[in-house]
Amino acid sequence: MKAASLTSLLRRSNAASTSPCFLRRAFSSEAAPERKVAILGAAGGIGQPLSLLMKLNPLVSRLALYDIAGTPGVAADVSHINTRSEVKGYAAEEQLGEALEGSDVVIIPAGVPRKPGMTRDDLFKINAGIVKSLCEAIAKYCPNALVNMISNPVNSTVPIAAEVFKSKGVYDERKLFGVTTLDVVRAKTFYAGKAKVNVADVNVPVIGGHAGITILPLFSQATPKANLSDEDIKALTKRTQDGGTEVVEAKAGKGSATLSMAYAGAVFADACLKGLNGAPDVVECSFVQSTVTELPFFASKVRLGKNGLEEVLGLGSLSDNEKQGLEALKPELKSSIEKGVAFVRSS
Ligand SMILES: NC(=O)C1=CN([C@@H]2O[C@H](COP(=O)(O)OP(=O)(O)OC[C@H]3O[C@@H](n4cnc5c(N)ncnc54)[C@H](O)[C@@H]3O)[C@@H](O)[C@H]2O)C=CC1
Ligand SMILES: O=C([O-])CC(=O)C(=O)O
Repeated sequence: MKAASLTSLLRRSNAASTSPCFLRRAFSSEAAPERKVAILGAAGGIGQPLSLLMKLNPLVSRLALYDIAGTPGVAADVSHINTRSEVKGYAAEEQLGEALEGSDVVIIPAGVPRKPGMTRDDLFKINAGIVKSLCEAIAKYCPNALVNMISNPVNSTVPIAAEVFKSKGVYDERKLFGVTTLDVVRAKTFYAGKAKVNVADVNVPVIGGHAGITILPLFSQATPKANLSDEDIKALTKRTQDGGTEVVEAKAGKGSATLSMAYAGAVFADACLKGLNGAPDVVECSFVQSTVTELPFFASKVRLGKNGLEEVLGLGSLSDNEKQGLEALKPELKSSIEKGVAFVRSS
């Protein structure tokens, strides 16, 4: 596939929230401002295809690829692609500061993935420490960057990042995002298949968090409308909640979703860049600091703008099953958030 057709694919994925007139301007590299994006964990299963997709994004002018292993090869490879951004690889911890300095957006897919039989929470032991040390570096070298947290368990790693930034006096809730876009990508795909509608036209908000039942797709708000039975909606909900596990089991010990996650991460980072550049009506779902429920962090639709998070949008009206799902997810989400907070406060 030619680079041009992949970038047009990224373009189309966001077309719902942007006017065609804006798109013509935003995707002309001459008009786009300088933007640096850093990827931490760039040589991993997600990191590599995500690096490729961000290299294809004309809104990026500098791309910093950081990993503790394997970065030189990935950076050399990606750097040969004839698109706008200048690519640099950073391989050792002492180079992390340079990788981060001047970044507008930092994407974090660093950490271990699941194997069959594990929950996302089982990754906490290893990934909490990785995320904490990376966020300490972000606080030091690019405290104003938008942070896109991919590393699991997202329900805990986002609170970890918030606590680290608070402890360093640089926390700004408008700059921290848990990436839940893959849940939306899955909900759209599964809904389009069942409703037999064009997937490019589909919108489905997904709220809550990013693990099991904390993932709550709102199919009652899905568009275009379709006359699906309660049984169909239940099955779609379960498949969306178990989407990660479906991939983990299919990969049979060789990791979790990487390609679809790279796509989802690229879509969300692109939305962040569009918002920073002043595009109107950039709306995505994300796990952010929130007051839409009693929980301090929650995923819902958010509006992105020049300062990052401009507005956390409400949940809209929920079906009875969705209302039950919302109440059911709260205890697990609450304890995952508290676990992340406690990890930083006790260390
Ligand atoms: N938010 C979401 O929807 C999703 C999140 N994930 C999560 O993303 C994470 C990464 O998954 P994969 O890429 O498949 O794993 P992977 O093991 O293939 O890659 C992880 C990369 O992180 C690097 N790394 C480890 N410690 C690091 C550090 N301190 N600094 C920089 N890099 C470091 C490793 O060297 C490796 O290259 C996992 O925690 C996984 O659960 C995966 C899919 C979806
Ligand atoms: O399931 C996993 O471990 C990876 C993940 O978060 C996803 O694919 O949604």
